[in-house]
Amino acid sequence: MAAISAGKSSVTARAPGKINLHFGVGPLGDDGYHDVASVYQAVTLYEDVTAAASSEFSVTVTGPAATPDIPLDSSNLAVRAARLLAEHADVAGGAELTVHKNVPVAGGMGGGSADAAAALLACDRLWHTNLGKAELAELAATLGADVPFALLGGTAVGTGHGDKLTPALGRGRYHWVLATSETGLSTPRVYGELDRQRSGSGPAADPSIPDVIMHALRLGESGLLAASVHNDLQQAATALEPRLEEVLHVGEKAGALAGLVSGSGPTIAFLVPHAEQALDLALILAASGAVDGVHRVTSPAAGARILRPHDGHPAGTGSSYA
Ligand SMILES: C[C@](O)(CO)[C@H](O)COP(=O)(O)OP(=O)(O)OC[C@H]1O[C@@H](n2ccc(N)nc2=O)[C@H](O)[C@@H]1O
Ligand SMILES: Nc1ncnc2c1ncn2[C@@H]1O[C@H](COP(=O)(O)OP(=O)(O)OP(=O)(O)O)[C@@H](O)[C@H]1O
Repeated sequence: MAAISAGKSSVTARAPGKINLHFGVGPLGDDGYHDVASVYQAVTLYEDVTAAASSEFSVTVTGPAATPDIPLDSSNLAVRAARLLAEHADVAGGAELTVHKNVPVAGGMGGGSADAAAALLACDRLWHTNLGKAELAELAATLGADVPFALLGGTAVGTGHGDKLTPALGRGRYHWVLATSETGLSTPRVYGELDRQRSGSGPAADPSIPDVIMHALRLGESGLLAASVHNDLQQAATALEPRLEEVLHVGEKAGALAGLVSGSGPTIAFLVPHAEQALDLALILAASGAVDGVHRVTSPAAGARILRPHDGHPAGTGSSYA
């Protein structure tokens, strides 16, 4: 068993939030999960997790998106990730984790998943367990469907529960305005609402990725991408949170190329052609009173990476997971 010497050494890792450019949901399986077909894209809204050597596991949550709802016990996704790695790699000791949150909690952007991915990577470096990409991805999948993508980043197709990933080639940088809500939506509740809406209409079709969206990504053409985005969970999310319809209406009226509920919502991602339109739209949405917050982001963003190794290398020179 590798022993950890308690001290001040620490590692910071960063992982991105995501949006689903296409999200197809198939039938509910016996394991309580749906078969999905997802086109993930990471966005430039990040979670930073610092892991410091300690004999115990603990977590503190800071940053603009921190809320009192986030559990600080062993159910916190960053703690679950660190404990899982320690168990898997036979590490004695723990980690003092600090999560700096920018991704809205229960916002459909995989914020908790990004915390888990960043915690895995930070602890892997802190403890010198040196798991390879494939082994880290396997651990990630046991923590949640979105966790492997938070490690990988960029653009990827996800099948199975969303955890079986194939990186996708594409060009272009996309500009988005994210309209956020202070009240989150529970992911299982949104899937449950979709099942309820579908009940009586026979078994759901197997989900697939339409060619048109992969074509749009290969061309890097935002107009074509706007015409191709789709989320099967959108109707369920708007049924549970009807004011999302109003937000979509405000954004589309203000000239967004497309408006899309992100994952299980309630965050709405608006695609715009350029950075200037993003600023205009952000101002209009903020002034509308229909949203609680706005963020301007671009995509795709890098996957989980080390920002600050504990061996004294300066920030920004960290290695990337992908
Ligand atoms: C909505 C998305 O964010 C889109 O990327 C994901 O599908 C959800 O990913 P996640 O939050 O990492 O999901 P998990 O933490 O693994 O699962 C939470 C719950 O969501 C539901 N769930 C999740 C993934 C999936 N393919 N089918 C499901 O039905 C299940 O009820 C599950 O118990
Ligand atoms: N580190 C964490 N950060 C945020 N929430 C956490 C964390 N650990 C556990 N949770 C719990 O997980 C729930 C979902 O959090 P999260 O912010 O990941 O939602 P989400 O972005 O909608 O998820 P997804 O898009 O992956 O479905 C929260 O309501 C909270 O109770």
